[in-house]
Amino acid sequence: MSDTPSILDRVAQTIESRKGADPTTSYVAKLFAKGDDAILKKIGEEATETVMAAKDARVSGDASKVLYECADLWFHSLVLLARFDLTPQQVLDELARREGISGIEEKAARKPD
Ligand SMILES: N=c1c2ncn([C@@H]3O[C@H](COP(=O)(O)OP(=O)(O)OP(=O)(O)O)[C@@H](O)[C@H]3O)c2ncn1[C@@H]1O[C@H](COP(=O)(O)O)[C@@H](O)[C@H]1O
Repeated sequence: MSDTPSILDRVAQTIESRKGADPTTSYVAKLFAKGDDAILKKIGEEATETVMAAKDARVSGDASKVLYECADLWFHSLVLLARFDLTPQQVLDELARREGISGIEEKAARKPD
């Protein structure tokens, strides 16, 4: 594994540094200052915008807006992770843990509630 921080790590570090920063000069500090509901609202908005971009791309054949909207969604997800003192590496570790486990098999092996 590389010792160079990935863009996810670097943005997460910047987000962390915005906790308690001046909301008039930092978008992330402004989101933190507004509170949890503002962060959750942005996640919902960006998820919806991603869905709409994908629907448009099916018609237009231009998927560039899907990229931009996914970047917005990932960025706001990083803000949410930071809110709970979680890191992108923890999400990557969870994906690594799941690697090779078929979703179909995993679901079938679940114990009934
Ligand atoms: N990656 C991003 C990033 N992506 C999107 N955004 C902002 O997210 C906001 C929401 O996007 P929208 O398109 O929904 O804009 P909007 O409809 O005007 O949204 P609202 O103002 O209503 O929330 C916009 O202000 C974008 O500029 C981001 N703001 C910051 N970052 C990263 O976070 C770092 C810290 O940012 P600051 O805290 O502002 O210094 C930056 O250096 C970047 O690395």
